[in-house]
Amino acid sequence: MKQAIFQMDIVAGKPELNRLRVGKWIKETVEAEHPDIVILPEMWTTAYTLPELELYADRDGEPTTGFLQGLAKNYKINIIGGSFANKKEGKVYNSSIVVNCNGDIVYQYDKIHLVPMLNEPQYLAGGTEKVKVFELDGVKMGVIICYDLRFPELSRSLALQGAQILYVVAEWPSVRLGHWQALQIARAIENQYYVVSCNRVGSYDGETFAGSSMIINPWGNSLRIGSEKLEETITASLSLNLVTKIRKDVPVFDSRMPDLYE
Ligand SMILES: O=C(O)CCC(=O)C(=O)O
Repeated sequence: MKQAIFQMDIVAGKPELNRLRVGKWIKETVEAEHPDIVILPEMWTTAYTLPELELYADRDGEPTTGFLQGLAKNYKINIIGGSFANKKEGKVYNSSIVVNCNGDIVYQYDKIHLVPMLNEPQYLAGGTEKVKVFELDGVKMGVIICYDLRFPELSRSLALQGAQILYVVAEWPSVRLGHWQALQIARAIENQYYVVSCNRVGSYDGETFAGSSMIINPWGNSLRIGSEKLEETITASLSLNLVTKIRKDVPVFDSRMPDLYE
């Protein structure tokens, strides 16, 4: 299952321009790399323009949802659509969407954990629905958004639902780069699945973002780490048999004692 990550530098407050760039990248990447799945970062339509987000946000998922569905259908590609600002019933959410290669929406998720360090709770509403796995090409997987990575319960819930891949879409800042890398490796080791992340590069409003998008195998080895600064495409093929093998070799899921700590 070949992955292609768009470690993107987002143009703040310019959703049309960012959509244009994503459309061009998907076309070029599908033609050059023939991936099965492409992955976009967090808030890739607007960046973290929080005070103006209401102006730039999609309305009930549009136009970004239709745009990604069109690309998926046109290029026959599965899309982990990062996330985007999305106004629904008067509130703005940080919403993720997953579209399969027929253009069908297979999952929608509103970021649950809002970031106090960024004043997110002042501008955004948190998701209220339980996380679920979804399937692409017969493989179960899950997606979380940036700060969600700090909550191991969320990633574990997806593993217990059968996820073999965890996607992390992010705008993680450089000042906490060490946490970004260590937490992803920990999630991969403890849940014995692949972790595939897409973080932005560049800076906005005094914050520099860490890039360093990762592809980590279920043993915790980093197969790819993106540059800290450059916009780039990161690819790797995943061998899902490894998930089964490692879960057999080190059977932590059989050893769990949930009655004693849940
Ligand atoms: O948890 C962190 O250090 C970064 C979180 C973040 O930037 C985000 O969720 O957008």
